[in-house]
Amino acid sequence: MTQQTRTATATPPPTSPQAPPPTPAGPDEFDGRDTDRPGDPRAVGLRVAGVDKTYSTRRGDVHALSDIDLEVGRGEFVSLVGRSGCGKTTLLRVLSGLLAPTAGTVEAGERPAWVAGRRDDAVFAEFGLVFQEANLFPWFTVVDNVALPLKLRGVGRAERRARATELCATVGLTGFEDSYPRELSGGMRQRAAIARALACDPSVLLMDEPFGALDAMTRDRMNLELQHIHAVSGTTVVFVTHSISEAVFLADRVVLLTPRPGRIRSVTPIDLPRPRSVEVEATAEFGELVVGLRRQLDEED
Ligand SMILES: Nc1ncnc2c1ncn2[C@@H]1O[C@H](COP(=O)(O)OP(=O)(O)OP(=O)(O)O)[C@@H](O)[C@H]1O
Repeated sequence: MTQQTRTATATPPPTSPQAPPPTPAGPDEFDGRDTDRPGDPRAVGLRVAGVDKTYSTRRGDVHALSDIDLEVGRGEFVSLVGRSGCGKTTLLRVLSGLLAPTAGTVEAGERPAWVAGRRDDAVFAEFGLVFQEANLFPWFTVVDNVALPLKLRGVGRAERRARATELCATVGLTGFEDSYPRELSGGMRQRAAIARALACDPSVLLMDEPFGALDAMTRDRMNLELQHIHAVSGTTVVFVTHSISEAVFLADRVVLLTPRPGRIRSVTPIDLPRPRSVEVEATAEFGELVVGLRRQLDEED
């Protein structure tokens, strides 16, 4: 397959690989298709327009992001890659409502999230966040950690426990609901963090290097599981990673940022069929995509 890249403005493709018709599938017969995803693959999950970010520091201004335009389709999985310091985390923090952009707008669906430096808390409340550290409360059990966002929304105990138990099953933590975070492996803690982020059915899931601290084998497994979770939840995902192959494996499109200031250099559609197994990484198509993106990164040196 020839790698196609587009530059700058990134609009979801008119036909998404994420939009096949619903097909029932249990966890063991997962076929990678979406069961709940809204019908129109062109519907916008997240729209970023003209986003600029300058940090003011004692040593002067740091221009971290410049003129970022990006549309992420509803239910689409977009990976963000780029060299260290190119602004990936800054962009994710703007998208998650944690950091005000210096200029530009962010919309979720058609609802403004950041406009003129003001945030709409109600919009950001619908987003799920997962970071490199799981940040679970050590004194809560897994199920109570997962249920916490529901508790904060006033959902009753029985209902939130039922939902959290269901989510534990989705992320493969059945049997560990009553364990404490210290009793889990790093990968299991991250799965609990993902389950917690999914608790309120987020419209958008924002993930910043969620598997960065895991060993290679666990990371591979987590990628397969995240693919499954994404397919069954239908959530729009923006995923930051340093790993080009992880980005390609998971994404519908890979957005590559260049540094000083961070700009979108290219957007690469990943048309590999789903569901993707680890064997896909041995295919020529996968290799071409990874090499193409690496080359773009090398050209910056
Ligand atoms: N709080 C801050 N104050 C000042 N400058 C910052 C701040 N956070 C980030 N920066 C600067 O903004 C630029 C982008 O940083 P950012 O952390 O977003 O990059 P990144 O691509 O996520 O890096 P990495 O891959 O190493 O995590 C860098 O030059 C960084 O020094």
